[in-house]
This record gives sequence, C-alpha cells and structure tokens, in this order.
Amino acid sequence: MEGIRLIEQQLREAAQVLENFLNNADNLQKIEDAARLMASSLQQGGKLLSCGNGGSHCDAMHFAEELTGKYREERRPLAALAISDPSHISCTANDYGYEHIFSRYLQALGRKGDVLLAISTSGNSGNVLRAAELAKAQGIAVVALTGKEGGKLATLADVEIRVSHQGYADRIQEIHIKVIHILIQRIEQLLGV
Ligand SMILES: O=C(CO)[C@@H](O)[C@H](O)[C@H](O)[C@H](O)COP(=O)(O)O
Ligand SMILES: [Zn+2]
Repeated sequence: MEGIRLIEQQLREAAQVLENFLNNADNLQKIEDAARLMASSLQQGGKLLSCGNGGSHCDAMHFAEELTGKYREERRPLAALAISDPSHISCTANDYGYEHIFSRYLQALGRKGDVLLAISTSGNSGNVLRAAELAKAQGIAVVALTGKEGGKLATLADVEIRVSHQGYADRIQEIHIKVIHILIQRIEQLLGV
C-alpha cells in the first residue's frame, strides 16, 4: 500500500506541474517562438546545437537524435548536434575546466545563424551559462529550457521556456521533454517536411 501511495502521489504531482505550465498562455507562445527561430535557422542552412548536464544532457541528445534520425514520421534528416562527445568533454574538462566543455565546442563548430538549445533546471550551471554567453557573442540565438526562477540563464536567452516549479529537477525535466517533442513536431510542420 505504501508503494501505491507513493506512485499515485508522484503521478498526481507530475500532472499538477503540467497543468500549471499549461495554464500560463505565455508558455505556449514561447514554444511557438522557439520553434519558429529553429525552423528559420534550418531553412537558412543553420543548425541546432544542444547542451545540458545529467538528465538535461540526455534531453539535449534526445532532441538532436530525433532531428537527425527520426521523430514520428519519415522525413529528411535535419541538422542538429548535441554537445556530448565524451573525448571532447574529458579533454576540455581536464585541460581547461568543466565550465568550458560546451562553450569550447561551440567555438569550434557554432556558426552565426545557428540556434543553441541550452537546458538547465536551475538555470545556473556554469558550463551552460558560458555556452549561452559565447553563443550570443557569435550571433547564435539561445533558446533556454529552465526551471524554478530561471536562474542567470533566463537573462541570456532569446527565448526562455521556464517550468516555474520549485521542487526537484525531475518534475521540471518531465515538462522539458514534452516541450522538446512539441518543438520537433512544430519545426517539421513549419518546414513542411
Ligand atoms: O537528472 C537529474 C535529476 O532529475 C540530475 O542528473 C540533474 O540533471 C543533475 O543534477 C544536473 O547536474 C543538474 O543541472 P541543472 O539542471 O541545474 O543545470
Ligand atoms: Zn522522444
């Protein structure tokens, strides 16, 4: 019974966080703005780069693989890359510091007109912040998926999509992945692919 109680309570909390996010109409418009920014970059020969730590690293990879690989229906592959090469990460962390792992990769491969999807539930992870700063300096637009109060990342983003949940990161990430799937669907629609 203890187990069932925990399971039900977790699912109810997740449903409530989704409901709160959905009830803020600004959030829907921000997802639309982000999708348009991304589709327009792809249309003009740009690419989508993504980064995050821990679960958000997985989300960054999930986003990119569904664009280069497949989401729901057959279509051409779309240009997206998660910053996740372990040899790059171990070298850069070892030689320059963990804060530089994403920004250095962006320096190497980011081009004006690309879009960075920066994911951080606290909005305060140093390596994600550096990536956002470098992106801006290079003419790369920043779409941020954040949580809580948005952190410093909120101030660096062109479009910030925030899950204003004060609890644990997992609840925030559960909405992030929904946003990611909707972004992909809307990008496909905008591109007509
Ligand atoms: O997935 C989870 C928690 O759900 C963790 O791995 C979590 O992503 C890590 O603690 C991250 O380092 C948190 O970073 P951030 O979201 O604050 O940028
Ligand atoms: Zn998926």
